[in-house]
Amino acid sequence: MIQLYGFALSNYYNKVKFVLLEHGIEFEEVFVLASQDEAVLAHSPLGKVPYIRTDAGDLCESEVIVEYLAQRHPDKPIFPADPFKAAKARELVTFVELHLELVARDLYKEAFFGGTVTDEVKARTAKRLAHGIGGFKRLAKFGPYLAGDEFTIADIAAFVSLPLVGMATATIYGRDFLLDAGIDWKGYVKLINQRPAAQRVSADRKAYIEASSASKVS
Ligand SMILES: N[C@@H](CCC(=O)N[C@@H](CS)C(=O)NCC(=O)O)C(=O)O
Repeated sequence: MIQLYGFALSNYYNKVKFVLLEHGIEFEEVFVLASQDEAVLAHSPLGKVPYIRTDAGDLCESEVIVEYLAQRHPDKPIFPADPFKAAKARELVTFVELHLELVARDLYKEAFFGGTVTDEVKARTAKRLAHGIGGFKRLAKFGPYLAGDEFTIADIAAFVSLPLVGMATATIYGRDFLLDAGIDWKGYVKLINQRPAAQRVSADRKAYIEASSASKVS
């Protein structure tokens, strides 16, 4: 059985977990934090999560893992059957992750973890995000799903990452760049959260946050 390594606060961990739950693929969760310890590096070369362990070996990078799952379970519609629709879904995943989330990630240290980010980084990130959001707006349909009327892997990627972009920009710049651009990510997340797999991911994330703040207090 696949073992999924990581922790419930990680958006990329939650993306893979959502896919596994959504498609009823059996898996076991193993708690591990991202780390430069040899014990983690032995399985995930950059020490990032998620990674999975399978009978055939280890695999990291969430999108690579999703592609592996899709090939290993051809009976599960992880990607649309139509090649063009599947490519459009992959295109949206790339936009969300590469042009939005990965850019906003430079803000997280200050936005979420009590650290500081230089004004230079903030200015550069604001520019790059404005560019990325402009492209994303031209591509995403929200009809009601990202790719149109069909729920796809792009929605799983967006569900776990758009809130981070919105919240990080709201905290750092005093305005939510997504909402300002007319992207109602809160309504969209509510829609996706109607799915049982999304509810489980959200509940586990919430429980993780509550447990971490309780352990800080005690
Ligand atoms: N491109 C990677 C990103 C994974 C990633 O950045 N994970 C974060 C947790 S959400 C992490 O492990 N951060 C620690 C680090 O970058 O060293 C993927 O899709 O899996």
